Amino acid sequence: MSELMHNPDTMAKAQHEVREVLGKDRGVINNNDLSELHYMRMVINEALRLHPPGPLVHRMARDDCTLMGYDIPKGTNVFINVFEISQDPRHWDNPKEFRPERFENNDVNYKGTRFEFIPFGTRRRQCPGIHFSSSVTEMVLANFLYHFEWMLPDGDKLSSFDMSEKFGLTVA
Ligand code: HEM
Repeated sequence: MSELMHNPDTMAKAQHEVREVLGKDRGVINNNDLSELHYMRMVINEALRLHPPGPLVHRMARDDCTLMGYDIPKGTNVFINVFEISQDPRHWDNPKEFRPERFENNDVNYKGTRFEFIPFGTRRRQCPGIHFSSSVTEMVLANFLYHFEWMLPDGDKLSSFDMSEKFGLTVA
């Protein structure tokens, strides 16, 4: 929602899609209503790319190995920096920009096979909550966009909107 407030065109496009696809006078939007909300899904992807809630994925080296010239002994704890990878200019154009359209017409997704985008991790220790949380996020965002107009409280300016992040086990 914070990124949508900062990007009114994106907000308008996502809201238009939700309202157009779901039609008039709907009550609570549920899981069965979500399949055609393609742009909204791109918005969620882009939010997870720029603000992965779990910024570090943890592994342990099972064998001695050499990676990019570094010797990594068996048993070493390795932290994979999801946050940096998803903003790496080698993989993303203008990585700091919130631009959901970058997910249009390609197969980049968070299922764990595209290592440039792994907000839920990958392979055997991938987040088991992936389907639950995608489904809840989509439902909540669809209801927010369908039913409400979003604006800052009187007098507040977008420039004073604090987007700083607090790093930890999860990012607030
Ligand atoms: C947007 C929401 C969520 C994000 C971005 C997220 C992200 C992650 C990430 C990055 C990992 C590490 C994966 C890896 O090591 O490859 C993880 C692990 C895990 N997540 Fe989530 N998660 C989310 C929601 C949930 C929910 C809703 C649940 C439970 C209902 C959950 C349960 C777990 C558990 C149990 C693990 C540890 C899996 C293991 O080590 O085998 N997560 N999550």
